[in-house]
Amino acid sequence: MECSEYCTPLRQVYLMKLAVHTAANSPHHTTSPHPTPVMNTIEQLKALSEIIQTSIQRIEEATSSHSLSLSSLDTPVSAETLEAAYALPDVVAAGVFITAAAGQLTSIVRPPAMTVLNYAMQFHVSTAIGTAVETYVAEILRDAGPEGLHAEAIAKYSGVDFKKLARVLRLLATNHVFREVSPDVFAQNRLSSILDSGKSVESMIKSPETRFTGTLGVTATIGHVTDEAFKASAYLTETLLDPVYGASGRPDQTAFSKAFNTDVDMWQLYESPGNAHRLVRFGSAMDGFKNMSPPNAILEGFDWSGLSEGSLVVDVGGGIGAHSLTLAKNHPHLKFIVQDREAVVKNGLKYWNQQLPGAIESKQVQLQAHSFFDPQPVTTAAVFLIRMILHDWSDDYCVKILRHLRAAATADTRLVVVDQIMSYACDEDTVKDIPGAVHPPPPAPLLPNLGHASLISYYTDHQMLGLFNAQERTLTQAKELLAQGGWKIIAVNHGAAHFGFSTQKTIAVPV
Ligand SMILES: C[S@@+](CC[C@H](N)C(=O)[O-])C[C@H]1O[C@@H](n2cnc3c(N)ncnc32)[C@H](O)[C@@H]1O
Repeated sequence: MECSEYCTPLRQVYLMKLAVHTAANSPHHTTSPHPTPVMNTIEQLKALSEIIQTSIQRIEEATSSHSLSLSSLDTPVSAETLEAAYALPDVVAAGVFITAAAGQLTSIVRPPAMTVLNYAMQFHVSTAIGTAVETYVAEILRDAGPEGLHAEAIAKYSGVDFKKLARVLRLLATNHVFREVSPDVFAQNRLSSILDSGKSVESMIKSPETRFTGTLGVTATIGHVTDEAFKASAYLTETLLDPVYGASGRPDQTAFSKAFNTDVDMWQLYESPGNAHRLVRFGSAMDGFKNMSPPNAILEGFDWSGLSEGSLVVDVGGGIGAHSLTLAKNHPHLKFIVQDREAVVKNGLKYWNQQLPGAIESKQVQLQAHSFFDPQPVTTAAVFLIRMILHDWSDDYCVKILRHLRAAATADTRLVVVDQIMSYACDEDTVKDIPGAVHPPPPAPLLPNLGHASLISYYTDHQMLGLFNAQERTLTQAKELLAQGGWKIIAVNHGAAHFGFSTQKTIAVPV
């Protein structure tokens, strides 16, 4: 096994022990970096603490070599500043290891009942964040400065009982979201400031249906997650136990169906009376998912500049076209068709006119109402881009989508799938024959999937289960699925270490 940058003395001892253990105990045992019995618990604690220390050192070196410093947890950040120090690749990579190691340390030292109960009660934090967004707390505190405001003043706009709101905010402050400056007085901090949509409270109250329009979409994402997804999740256990719904892959037999007492899927519900705000919010939420990922992630992992002048990229189920927008701005030699449901396309038109005026008139970009369950009308695509689409559907539906694209593909068409590639929480034999598929294991004793640092992927997987009977897939699952749809994976790009969503790309060719 190779000694990486994390090959500290402790790790060298660990590797030696591992080699002895491996040779002595099992002829079938591979040189897995994660045979937990090798380290005793104190050794594990020391190894985890050493990972943290080494990572902090890496952060210190990276920030000082760029003459940057990390903003304090107590200080609100403006989303525009993007916190340059935190975006340095070394700082991100070290932060991922620290998050994974800290989570694992906690799981070792805290009594099991307390850890499990803490996990079981985490839904209260979801509710509290949703409540803070719905009561405009971050916007109200924007101008209050470090002294903050009393809960009574914060509650004035929403009319919520201020003593109750103070308890909601205290739970958040205990999770480092907001700061309780003095009893019942709260101020913005680094985490809470991302809940500030940038709009005035008055404008949001006056025009609730456009409250997310023109924002970074972070609060829209939180709104979607703490409304549709959270309510669906509350019904997941009984849905899994239901003999019909539990065995179903249909999008209209889900935990969401039970939670919303509906027999249509989420997309159709969005278009039904009383749900216009959810439809608009979802469009902004997709923008939010993008803005919470590494900037311009869509540009990496595929040679967009290698496509010839005028090549056509079809963004299938592209929503309002948030990712095509990034591509169009950076690769003006390309043309785009963004396809989605009719109601979404209408919202997309406003978005493009605002974000890249002239793109629609010049026909660099077309928005097209099209269901991906119907035959694909565009037969000249250089690229079919499907981002966060397959994860919304169970296998049979995905195969239909993929076959329609395959039927419309030329021999040179590339399929670019952008979805999370799920890892098991144990070692796995990855799909080694695909270029880019294998990534180096993290330092022991971290979980192979980086545990707490990767939780958002597993939350998203559960979200897909609850909302659609769908899933995030491992590379093996994606390979089999694409093969059924008439596509062969030729490359995988995991992207740089990150905390965000869906920067992994799978490139496929028609077979
Ligand atoms: C998770 S979003 C992804 C949007 C976009 N690709 C992105 O990454 O931001 C899924 C999209 O699929 C669209 N969609 C759902 N059913 C569809 C259908 N039958 N045909 C086309 N688009 C559909 C939704 O409206 C939504 O915009």
